[in-house]
Amino acid sequence: MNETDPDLEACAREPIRVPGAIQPHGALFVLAGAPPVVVQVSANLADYLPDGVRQDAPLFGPLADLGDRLVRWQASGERYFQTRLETEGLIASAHRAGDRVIVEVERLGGERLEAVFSRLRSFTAQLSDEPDIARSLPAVAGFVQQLTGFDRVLVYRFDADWNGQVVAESGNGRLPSYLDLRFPAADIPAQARALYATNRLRIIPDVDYRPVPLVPVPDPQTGDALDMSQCQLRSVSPVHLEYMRNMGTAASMSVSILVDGRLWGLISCHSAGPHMVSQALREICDFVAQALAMRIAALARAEDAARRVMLSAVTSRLLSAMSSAPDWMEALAGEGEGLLAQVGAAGAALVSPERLLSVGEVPPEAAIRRLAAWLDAQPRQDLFSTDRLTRLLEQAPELAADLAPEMAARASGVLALPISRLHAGWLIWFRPELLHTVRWGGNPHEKVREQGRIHPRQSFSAWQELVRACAEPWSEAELAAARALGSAIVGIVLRKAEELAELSG
Ligand SMILES: CCC1=C(C)C2=CC3=N/C(=C\c4[nH]c(/C=C5\NC(=O)C(C)=C5CC)c(C)c4CCC(=O)O)C(CCC(=O)O)=C3CCN2C1=O
Repeated sequence: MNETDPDLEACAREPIRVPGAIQPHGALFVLAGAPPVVVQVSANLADYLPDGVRQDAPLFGPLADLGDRLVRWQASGERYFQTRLETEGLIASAHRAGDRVIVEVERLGGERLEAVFSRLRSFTAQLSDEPDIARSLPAVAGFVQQLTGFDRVLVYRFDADWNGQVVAESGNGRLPSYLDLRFPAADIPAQARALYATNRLRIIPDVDYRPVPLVPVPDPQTGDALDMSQCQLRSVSPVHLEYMRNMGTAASMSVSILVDGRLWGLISCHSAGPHMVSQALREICDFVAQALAMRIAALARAEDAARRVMLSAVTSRLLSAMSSAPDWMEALAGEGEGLLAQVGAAGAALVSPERLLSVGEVPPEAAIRRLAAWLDAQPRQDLFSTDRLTRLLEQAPELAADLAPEMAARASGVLALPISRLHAGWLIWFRPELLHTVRWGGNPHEKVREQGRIHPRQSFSAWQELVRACAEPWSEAELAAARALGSAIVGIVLRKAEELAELSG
């Protein structure tokens, strides 16, 4: 089941940003205009602020000071506002949503933050001393579990297709282990991922909560639904609440791990029973997630830079061999080891209408020629790559008949470059099939369809899948090295063609 499935597309259209309701572990009111007046409230507001808030009026009485501070904040241009309302025992947070200001209040937590901050300092020092991210992840899960008291804390990493894998875990045994299990992209649909890339922190203290409606809905001045994307109290999709029940989790908290602005993964926390974490501790978890994200980004950049340096040295050797040789194809093929090292391939083929030279592990010549002919027929591109032969065969069904059996073992990964602007010619690298078993959290292909809509699957027990016709993915550094070599080859081929033309006068 993939995200193009019509049922899942319907699910991905669920309007999670405008639920028109909140969770009851806080209250909310919406201000508009200048001076700001209250235009909407959550139906439970009086439980938190019995005085000082009235529809169509500025904040008054005990909240007049809050109103003044909000006006100053609005003029400051600062993105967020937060203050403690000691008398009421609340923490108030505000943010802008269009020309509205949304104010959310929650009860103050009782924790002593001084002790937490000293542990946080030690933890972030430990994080920056560890050069291997994979070894840091269990420590992150353990720190967050200790801090929040959830039964299980996972570090969940997305792959290129937005499937995810549990790469670290810390638990107290009340919930089953999910370590190493994978979950399909549909479990966190695209609109939710997009939201979590902007609103990093979400908590659901009790899966059986009764949504508290906003009053009135829609906005009485504009008739619009309130954009609750940045609300901490936003009521959650019923589909996801069903998912949580199926998973046996009564409370959850997710913190987005954003690496260079992209959703790398989540720190995902669960408890078997209802569980609340104060806003202050949630924000410390957010700080931990962003410290981890910065570490991941720094190490990834260092690794990428080192690989690019190594690969550019290989490229220089290949180009000097080509430039000085009368037959550049023979010269390149003669540098077999370097040619393969250029992108970390197991095999490579140089294909022109007249010749085919290969090094390493490559599919049969006939299959390579059919692949090259297919590439010739595609719109001109500087590079074609796939790490899944099945994806290639989806694009080239005409090849499927006789390519698949011969190709999978040696060419599940394909990286192809045109090597001349003058005539058909390709440099094609190949990677072998990585036959491996993947353990999913439940059958990802299972589709539960009732009352005309799709439901989350019931089981999350390990479900094994033998993955075929997949190769090691091509890294950005390898694709860049391939492009660098490709454009240099085109230049050398062109220059040699001009030299030949001059010689033949
Ligand atoms: C064990 C690894 C793991 C997974 C796979 C996971 C899933 C997960 N789904 C989340 C959110 C959603 N899923 C869905 C939808 C689906 N879930 C499904 O299983 C299916 C089939 C659908 C589409 C119908 C939706 C709409 C949402 C948005 C909820 C909201 O923020 O309002 C969310 C975010 C919920 C949150 O933090 O607010 C998660 C995080 C929890 N979680 C995990 O810990």
